Amino acid sequence: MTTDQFTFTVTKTDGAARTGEIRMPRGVIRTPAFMPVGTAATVKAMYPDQVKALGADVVLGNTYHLMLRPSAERVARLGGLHKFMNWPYPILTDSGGFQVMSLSALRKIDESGVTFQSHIDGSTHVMTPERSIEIQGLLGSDIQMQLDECVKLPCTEAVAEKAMRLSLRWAERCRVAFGEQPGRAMFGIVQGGEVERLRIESAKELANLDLKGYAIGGLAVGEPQDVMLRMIETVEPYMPNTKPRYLMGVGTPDDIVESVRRGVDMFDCVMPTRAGRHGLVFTRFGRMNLRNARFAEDTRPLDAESKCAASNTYSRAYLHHLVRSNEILGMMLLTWNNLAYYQELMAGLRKAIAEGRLEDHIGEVKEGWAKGEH
Ligand SMILES: N#Cc1ccc(CCNc2nc3cc4nc(N)[nH]c(=O)c4cc3[nH]2)cc1
Repeated sequence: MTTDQFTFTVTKTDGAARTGEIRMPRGVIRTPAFMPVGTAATVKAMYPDQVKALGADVVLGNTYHLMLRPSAERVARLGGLHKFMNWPYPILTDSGGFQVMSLSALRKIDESGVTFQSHIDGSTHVMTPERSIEIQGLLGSDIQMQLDECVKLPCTEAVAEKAMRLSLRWAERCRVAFGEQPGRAMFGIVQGGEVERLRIESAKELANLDLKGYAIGGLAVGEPQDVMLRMIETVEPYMPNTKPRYLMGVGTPDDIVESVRRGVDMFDCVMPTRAGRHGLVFTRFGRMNLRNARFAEDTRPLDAESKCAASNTYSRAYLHHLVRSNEILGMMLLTWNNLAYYQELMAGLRKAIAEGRLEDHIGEVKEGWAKGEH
């Protein structure tokens, strides 16, 4: 009897929130987990061992970017994505559909897949569910996302229904194409726009496919936070509670806290890394824009009590100078601070759930943000 090499165990619950562990050959993912985004085989401005040292157990890669450059076949010839980027731990890859719709020019979507032009050189590419899974397999991805259609919000019910049903048919095609890859998983993606009955049908149909995990897609596409949270509340009861739930593209610290509260286990977002490169920092005291002149002679570090050197060593005045001067070190230090804060946030949430005090902890975290400048 082969032991399953990809398992998820819920270790503690506190209301709808849970702690858990996803175990696979390349390592363990402690949930709730935040996945730093490593789109083009790098978490921008970070060394891989720095990302690991911050507590990240898994990073996200993008099929869309890597298929265009350097190509999945080249990454495979070079030993796979883990070896290529020197990240031997778990990697989750998005399937490419969302990136096509948000990045590429001329594109056409039909039953067979998505045809699009590369945003890099204008070359034409066809992405079918089968090709997306093939690319993710060539990359050596540990958690492969189905190809799906994510509609822009707001949209009509008819548009949301058409995309949700297409995504369900693509989920089945991805499941067949994925086949048996011991130690790896393929996750389905719940769609349905803002239409509760569509969201529920999508979750139920995907649950019947008995996949290893399920994402909530089609959110963090410009809708207000209350709409996003209502969609999570709508689908959560229909998502198998023994499988990981992954909310794609989310989000701010507040989005993450409110979603963990509602039973989400995994997150990814470019926010901490992209914002860091633009001078925006996340701390226990809320966010600060270090371009602001008020920091020009502020001798305090970002957070003296943080374990992260970027947060506890450099003065805000110096960081302000680096940002204003558009210095590379500024991008490095603020990215480092932000990812450290996001991982500290996740570790705090995991601890609070394990101790059965999530609500109190959330109150303390939000009080810190509200207090702002200390
Ligand atoms: N800074 C910054 C910043 C930039 C963009 C965003 C929104 C990201 N939202 C988002 N990513 C997604 C990826 C997705 N991938 C797939 N395959 N399907 C989705 O429905 C999907 C939905 C998403 N929603 C959030 C923060």
